[in-house]
Amino acid sequence: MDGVTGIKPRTLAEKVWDAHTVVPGKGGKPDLLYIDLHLVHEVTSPQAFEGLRLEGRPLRRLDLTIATEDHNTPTENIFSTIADITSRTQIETLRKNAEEFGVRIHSLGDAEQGIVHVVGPQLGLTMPGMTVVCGDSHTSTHGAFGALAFGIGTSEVEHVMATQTLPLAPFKTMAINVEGTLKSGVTAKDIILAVIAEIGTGGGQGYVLEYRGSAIRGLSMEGRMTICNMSIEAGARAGMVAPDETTFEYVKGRPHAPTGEDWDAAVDYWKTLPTDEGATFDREVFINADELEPFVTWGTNPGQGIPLSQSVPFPEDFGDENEQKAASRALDYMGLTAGTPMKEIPVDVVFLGSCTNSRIEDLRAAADIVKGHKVADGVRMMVVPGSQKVRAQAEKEGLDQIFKDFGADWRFAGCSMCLGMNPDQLAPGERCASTSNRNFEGRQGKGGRTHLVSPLVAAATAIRGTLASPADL
Ligand SMILES: CC(C)[C@H](C(=O)O)[C@@H](O)C(=O)O
Ligand code: SF4
Repeated sequence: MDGVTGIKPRTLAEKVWDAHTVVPGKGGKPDLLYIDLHLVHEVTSPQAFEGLRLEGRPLRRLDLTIATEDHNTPTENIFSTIADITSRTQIETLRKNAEEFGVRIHSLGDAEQGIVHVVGPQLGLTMPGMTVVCGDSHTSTHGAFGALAFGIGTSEVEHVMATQTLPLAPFKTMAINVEGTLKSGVTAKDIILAVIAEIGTGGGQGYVLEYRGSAIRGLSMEGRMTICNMSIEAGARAGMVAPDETTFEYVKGRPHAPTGEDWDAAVDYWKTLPTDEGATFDREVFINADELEPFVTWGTNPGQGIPLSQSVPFPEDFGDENEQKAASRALDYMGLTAGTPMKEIPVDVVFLGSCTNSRIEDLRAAADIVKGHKVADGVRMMVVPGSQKVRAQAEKEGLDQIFKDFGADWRFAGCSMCLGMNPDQLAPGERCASTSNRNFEGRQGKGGRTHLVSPLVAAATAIRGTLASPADL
């Protein structure tokens, strides 16, 4: 308790949680939380709509629900019939459901279509202090605004559609303090890969992470979204950054942002959200930003990452027997020999895209590196904007031409090669430097091998043909 006010200091996550508790859970039961924004896509919504239909229930808050097509969409020839039957059915089903229930939808070809986690913030639908859910694990992205944003399962999607609430079990809090200044060429992606390498893919289990410290404050909203996006790869329930002037600046003037007096009132409220002095976290982690280097994964989970300047690790370097086994399995799948310098690994494909790194800032950063160069012989590069809005903006700035002159493929918006649910896939054995968030076996296509990297490393790698950072050019 604070001796003066008598109010217990709270963290950002606790404040947002408390402000949304409709019915507190008694005796360890979950609290019932109000949900401010429900994002919907084609993969996890069909059974939820079907459930409503069977019970004859309407969707309760159409004004807080928005759908977009992203996972199963092709990124070229977008006006042709989708060849794959499963993908086509998913898209058609979402369209039919949206029409029947009256849900706002941004379909392929629409100026606002794109990856669900790019579209929400872009429209100003994602705002500080909100609760945001979607049947998608990377909903954590929206935490960058100081929102409490969770991925949910299909039965929970139905619950939110029917009631606009969700029962949620209590969480623990973890502060990830990143202090210092990033060196040139080191980005938000490198911070989060370093964090996951440090705490492990299960390290965040049961926690809501709050990213704090001078290095986080110094990031743009795009960078903060990249970091929060991958909270789930550390096993966390959500990741958040406290709202500040950078946040307000980003939200201001967007289609759904409040205006006039409402804006002033909103900002006044948002300013009360940052974690109180004296509030305690269940766990604290400290990362020195001054020492960070470009990071890259060598294995088959996002925690198997190292600085790009290092070599492929030896399984026996790991203390724990399970980790040793996991490392040798990963090396086997990845077709890598321990001791090989990471920078000597040649790639077949470079993928610049996904909800982790497909916003305008990512495209600008990569274009700046590849400008005036040619893609390395034998390397295929795909540039996939996160939304049609990002694509249009990039075209306005001439970035598309830079990528095309470089020899890259310039595509329409969607999840694309982030996961093998659409035509953009790796062939078996192909190796890819990818700006996405998951390097699981087969994630980008059966037998495909993924190295997670930042947009800067992706661009430099496309020029050199081997994993590289801009400093290596
Ligand atoms: C398809 C969807 C449910 C899935 C997720 O939840 O994250 C996808 O977006 C992913 O990135 O693997
Ligand atoms: S871009 Fe990748 S991580 Fe993001 S929602 Fe799509 S499939 Fe999931």
